[in-house]
Formats: sequence, structure tokens, C-alpha cells
Amino acid sequence: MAKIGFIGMGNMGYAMLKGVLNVFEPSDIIFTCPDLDKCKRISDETGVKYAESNAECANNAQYIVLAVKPQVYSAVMKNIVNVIREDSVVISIAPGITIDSIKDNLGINTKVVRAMPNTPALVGEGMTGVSYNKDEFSFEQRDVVDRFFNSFGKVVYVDEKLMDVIVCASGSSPAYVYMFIEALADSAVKYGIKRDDAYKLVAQTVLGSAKMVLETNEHPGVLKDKVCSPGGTTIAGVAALEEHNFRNAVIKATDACYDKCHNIK
Ligand SMILES: NC(=O)c1ccc[n+]([C@@H]2O[C@H](COP(=O)([O-])OP(=O)(O)OC[C@H]3O[C@@H](n4cnc5c(N)ncnc54)[C@H](OP(=O)(O)O)[C@@H]3O)[C@@H](O)[C@H]2O)c1
Ligand code: PRO
Repeated sequence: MAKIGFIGMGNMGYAMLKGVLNVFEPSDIIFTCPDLDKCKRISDETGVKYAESNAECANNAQYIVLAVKPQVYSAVMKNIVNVIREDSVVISIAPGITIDSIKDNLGINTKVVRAMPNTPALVGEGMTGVSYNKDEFSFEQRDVVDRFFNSFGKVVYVDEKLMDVIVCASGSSPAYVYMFIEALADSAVKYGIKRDDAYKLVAQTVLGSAKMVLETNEHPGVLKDKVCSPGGTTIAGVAALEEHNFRNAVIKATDACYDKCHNIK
């Protein structure tokens, strides 16, 4: 029997699969998705076997990752409810779906991990918030859950009531970062930089700035101040961002994202 079974092989399922393969053997993994041609392509590429149905996938895995949209959760849970065993662990990565609601569908004793990863998992730089009731899990199960999420990036463990904040801070926010990169690169192109160079200049700057925050332990405001020479170019740009409510726009995006977590249709 495989250890980990992915149900759904879209943007997030595939990104996690690639990371997990750095730590687990292909024979430890199984996956499925409705498009069997796509399953075959991914299987040929990765050496991981696929199942032809959700029930077959769940029946052949101890750790079942629900990598499907929240809108199809109910249907997928109906597909697998009869093959969930006492030692099954269900890993959910959908926003707005609680551990209790999954237990309501799959059985009160089902062990459920709720997590919110992000797509940089594809390049091993993911950030995942994880929540589960540790008392329900064996030492080995906790170890596998830990190795699973650490295989594609960094992990923070949080109380489940904070999972919606994780969606805002790191689940959805890569989209905002890409928008920032795209806008800044467009501006560089406007002033004559080649498109390829523009992405390299800006993306490496975002990467380096993020590393500074993570590795120097300095407050982001202090790091910002170190870039701003008195009467210089940077403070002129910072003032323009403030004038156009840059920070408030980010806070408003978080408000919208947080509200949506409670209202997904
Ligand atoms: N994308 C992100 O940045 C991100 C980050 C964190 C969490 N998430 C969460 O991860 C989950 C998946 O998101 P995603 O972005 O990977 O979506 P996606 O790219 O649309 O992938 C969803 C996958 O589920 C498959 N699927 C659809 N209906 C199914 C069914 N009834 N049974 C089995 N598989 C089914 C899809 O197949 P078809 O394509 O053939 O329909 C596809 O392979 C969502 O809950 C999302 O909220 C996403
Ligand atoms: N992508 C999913 C969404 O947009 C969840 C976080 C990132 O709903």
C-alpha cells in the first residue's frame, strides 16, 4: 500500500507532489484526477502510479491529501467515505473547510490535518500553515505529516482558528507578489530595460529582500530605512507609494481574502 495518496492533481496537488518526491519514494505515493490522460503523463514523468478513481486512491493510501477545490469536497468525501480506515489520515488543503466538517462527513474518528500550502512548493520554497489535534495522532503519524510538509518548504503549526489568516498571509499572497513583480518589471520595460532582464532584476530583488527579512532578523521597516538615502531616490518612491495607499491596499486585500474564507461557494 502507498503511504500518500493525492486526490486532485492541479496547481497545488502537482506542486506538492514534486516536493514530496524529494523525501518519499515514488512507490510510497499514489495519485488520481478525473483526466486519466493527464494522470498518465504525470505518472510517466514522475514514476508515481495513479489510481483510476478517488476510492481506489484512498483505499491504497494511509495519508489521503484532498487537493481539490472546496466546491467538490462534498462529492469527493462521498467517493471515499467507505474506504476510510481507522489508520487513515486525511490532509485537507482547502480554505474555509473545518476539521469538524470533514469528520462529520467521513466519521468522527477520522484523523484530519488541515493545512494551507502555497504554490512556491513547486520549487521547494513553499510556506504551509498546519493545524491538527496532536493528541489524536501517533508519533509516527506526526512524523510523516511533518516530513510531508517540510519536503516542499517551511511549516508553521497554528491553532485551527488562525487558518483563515494563513490563507491571507501565505496561501493567496503569492498572487499579490507576482502582481508586484509584473508591475515593477513593466515599469522597468517602460524605461528601456529588456523584458527578460526586467523579470530577473525584480524577481531577484524580491528574493533577496525576503532573505534579508528571514536571515537578518531586522524589522522590515529598519531594512527599508537602510535603502532610503536622505533626499535620495528611494524615499521619493516610498512617498509616492504612501500617497497611493500601497500599504492600505495590501491590508484591504487581506480583509477581502479573509471574508471570502467564510463565504466560498
Ligand atoms: N492554487 C493555490 O495557490 C492553492 C494554495 C493553497 C491551497 N489551495 C487549495 O488546493 C485545492 C486545489 O487547488 P488547485 O489550485 O490545485 O486547483 P486546480 O488546479 O483546479 O486542481 C484541482 C484538481 O482537482 C481535480 N478534480 C476536480 N474534480 C475532482 C473530483 N471530483 N475528484 C477528483 N479530482 C477532482 C481537477 O481535475 P480537472 O482539472 O480535470 O478538473 C484538478 O486536478 C483547493 O482546495 C485550493 O483552495 C490552492
Ligand atoms: N488559492 C486558493 C484560492 O484562491 C486558496 C489559497 C490560494 O481560493
